[in-house]
Amino acid sequence: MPNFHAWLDEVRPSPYADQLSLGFRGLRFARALEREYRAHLLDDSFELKRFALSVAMVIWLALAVLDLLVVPASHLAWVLGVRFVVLVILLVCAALILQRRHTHLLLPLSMACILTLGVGAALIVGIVHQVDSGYPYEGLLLVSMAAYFLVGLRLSEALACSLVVLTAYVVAELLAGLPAARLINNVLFLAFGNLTGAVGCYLLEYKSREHFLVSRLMRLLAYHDSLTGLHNRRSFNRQFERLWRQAQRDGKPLALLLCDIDHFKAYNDCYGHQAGDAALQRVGMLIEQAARRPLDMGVRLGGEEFALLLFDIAADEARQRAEALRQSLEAAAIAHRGSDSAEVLTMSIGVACLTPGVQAELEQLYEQADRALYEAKAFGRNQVAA
Ligand SMILES: Nc1nc2c(ncn2[C@@H]2O[C@H](COP(=O)(O)OP(=O)(O)OP(=O)(O)O)[C@@H](O)[C@H]2O)c(=O)[nH]1
Repeated sequence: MPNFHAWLDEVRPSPYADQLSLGFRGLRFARALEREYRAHLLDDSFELKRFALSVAMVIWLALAVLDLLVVPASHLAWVLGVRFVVLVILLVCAALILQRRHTHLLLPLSMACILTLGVGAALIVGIVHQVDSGYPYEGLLLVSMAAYFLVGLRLSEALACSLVVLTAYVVAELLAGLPAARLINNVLFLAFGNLTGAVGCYLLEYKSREHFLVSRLMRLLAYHDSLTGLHNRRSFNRQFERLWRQAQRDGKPLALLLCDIDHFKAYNDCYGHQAGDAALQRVGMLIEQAARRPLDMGVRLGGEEFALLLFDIAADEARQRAEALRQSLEAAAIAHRGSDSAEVLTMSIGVACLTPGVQAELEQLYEQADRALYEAKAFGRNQVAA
């Protein structure tokens, strides 16, 4: 993956970038990321599972019709009996999978389908080979290919299923008394087929993991500010509306703190743009620390403008949080000789708090906070207005 290394160094550290740098030749991520990937895979492969189930049932029924033509009458009832039992198990699994209610069962159910088909097919081959060794056994490879490519299994899971199917086949042939030379020939054919499938599955899973990491990283980059790591305006707009709807549903208030660094142009002029960037990063950290509850959101709206969105908070407490934030920047004591409101870097904060309802619109919250910020600036900066 050398093409990624060129730009990974330029993005902020994130678990996705870290994993891309580390590599994953063993098809395994760090623990938390692995959990996230597996959940994503289950979700992503749902349509594939649906398609695979339909195809499997059609093929299974078509083969049952063929059996009527090629299986000797003495063994037909057994063969059709196995086909029927497998079909019933498939139908039960399909019903549970398609309900999509029991997410934690999706993987075991998919593996159960593969194993049922594989062991059932092995059993049928063993039964017919007792009287006719020419009955095709190659269909077992179709089951393995489905495990590798059609049900969204990871390589280790597909390999485990295919090994069980191969073992079931060997046992069935031994019971049927297939000559050793034929058995070795057949097992080698199935093993090489499996090897081909496993290599393809490895490459596909590798690409799927790479795509997962890159797309998550892209999403992260698209919604975060590269200098401070805070959410950016795009992310804010999305979350603002989402939280507003949730607040509306729950009847909870939402508070918006609009923060603007005072005399930042003068700071840049006095200390240079790089020092300005470092100061913005410091402010970003303070905002991040202030957004401490899960639904809180720290944002860099652009330039030296930041926002803090707080869910389910009373107006008084929102004002206190704003005051604490203002004080935290003052306490950071970043010298600012170009400011005429303090000797250190400071910020002004406008606070608005609203419970969504018929009378209250989302734009109102932003407008109120913006008006309050304007007042904080007009009344001398380095203060909170509500
Ligand atoms: N270093 C640095 N400066 C930035 C960045 N983005 C915007 N700025 C600067 O921030 C300054 C904002 O200046 P103004 O909008 O005039 O605001 P101000 O000087 O803080 O004045 P008041 O807000 O009225 O106190 C401009 O000089 C921008 O160049 C950035 O990413 N890095």
